[in-house]
Amino acid sequence: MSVLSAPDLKRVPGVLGRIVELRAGDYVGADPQLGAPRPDERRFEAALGAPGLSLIAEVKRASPSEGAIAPLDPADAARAYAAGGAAAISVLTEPRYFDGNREALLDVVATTDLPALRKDFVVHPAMLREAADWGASAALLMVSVLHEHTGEYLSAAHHLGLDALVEVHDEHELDIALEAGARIIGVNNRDLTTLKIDLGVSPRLIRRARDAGFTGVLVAESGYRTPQDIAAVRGLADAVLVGSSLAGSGDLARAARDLMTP
Ligand SMILES: O=C(O)c1ccccc1NCC(=O)[C@H](O)[C@H](O)COP(=O)(O)O
Repeated sequence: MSVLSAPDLKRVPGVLGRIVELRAGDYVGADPQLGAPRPDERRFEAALGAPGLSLIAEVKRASPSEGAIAPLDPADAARAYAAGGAAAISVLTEPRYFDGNREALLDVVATTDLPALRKDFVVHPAMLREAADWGASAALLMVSVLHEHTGEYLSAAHHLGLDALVEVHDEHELDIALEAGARIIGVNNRDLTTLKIDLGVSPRLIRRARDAGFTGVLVAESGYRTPQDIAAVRGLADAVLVGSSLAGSGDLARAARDLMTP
């Protein structure tokens, strides 16, 4: 594959803009080569495509919205989430705002057979190569960060054998994800420039994606705290991605089970 273009991070406003500028600084001078193609396992996609509503449970120790959430041990958290019925584990690897790191992902991959998502702010191809090297099954690609380069980064993820969760928050971003050929689209209820949550965003954009003929996997993300919240996307989404309410619960297995019980 040819070397990927750098996204224009000056276009990213607010909290998210600050996060991605710092993340880009971490990868200045990193090797942009992807290397040889790797086998396409599609484990993350398959796990979310199971009948019913699947849970992607997130190892999230801190966030800009909440500050410190809980000093989770990633391996213990992954075991608990698996016991609680999660179909996949999301692992934050961003260090400054989310208290994440490479070791968290490595520990989760070593502990459970569930497919792991590297949840980070991908701004450089080396971050995708790392995700594959560290054993992730999938990586997050944010349309609000990559804009018209989303398709290139999606091809790069697939080249590395990774599934990609292509994340959107509004109609324009959804159109870019669809045009890019995303197989898995995540709709984030959280506006990452203001951090405000609106649980109406996922149902609205999921319906729009289906109306546009999208037949892939749709994930509702952020802000889910109760079974009643989850009810709003049952029968619409294929999966929900939940972090803070599970991570801060004190009993991750039970919280995961209770949240997903209708
Ligand atoms: O969670 C944040 O405060 C946040 C701020 C800025 C950029 C990204 C952020 N979160 C990433 C996520 O998308 C969530 O971790 C994920 O969807 C889970 O959300 P939640 O269940 O509300 O913790």
